[in-house]
Amino acid sequence: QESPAAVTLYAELGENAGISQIVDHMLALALQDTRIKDSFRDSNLKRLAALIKEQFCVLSDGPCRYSGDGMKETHAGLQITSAQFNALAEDLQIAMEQAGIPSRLQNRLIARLAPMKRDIVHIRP
Ligand code: HEM
Repeated sequence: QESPAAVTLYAELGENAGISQIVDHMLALALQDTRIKDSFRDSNLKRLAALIKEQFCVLSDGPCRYSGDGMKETHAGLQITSAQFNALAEDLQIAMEQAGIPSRLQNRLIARLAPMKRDIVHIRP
């Protein structure tokens, strides 16, 4: 029996508590990750964590509203490379793995983030 519409990715990730744990762990890994940690030097980490949680909730069809700024404007001055984008995705995957999220679900969240790459990665002029 299948009911694909019944269960949201949000529910499968463990709702707010699950997403909150994953995002906190992802950011903790990012802040230790020599490939990307310098990018967060001047960031308000509490605000960043709260906004990424909102965004992951929306992306996974949860009952939330994203209240932050757009991805293009936010990341415009940060000169983020494709390799750095992939590094954060890798940290997210590790966080989900350690939270016991099955790879099928990990891939579903990553797939929903992938289209944002074009707004986040800095294209050299
Ligand atoms: C799919 C990948 C990503 C998502 C979903 C994402 C999401 C977000 C969100 C929601 C914000 C807050 C926006 C606001 O302040 O209103 C933000 C800010 C920020 N992001 Fe990303 N981001 C991604 C990739 C990256 C990468 C790869 C880096 C650096 C390596 C990065 C560095 C930052 C920094 C430094 C800020 C904070 C700016 C500040 O507080 O001044 N992000 N991001």
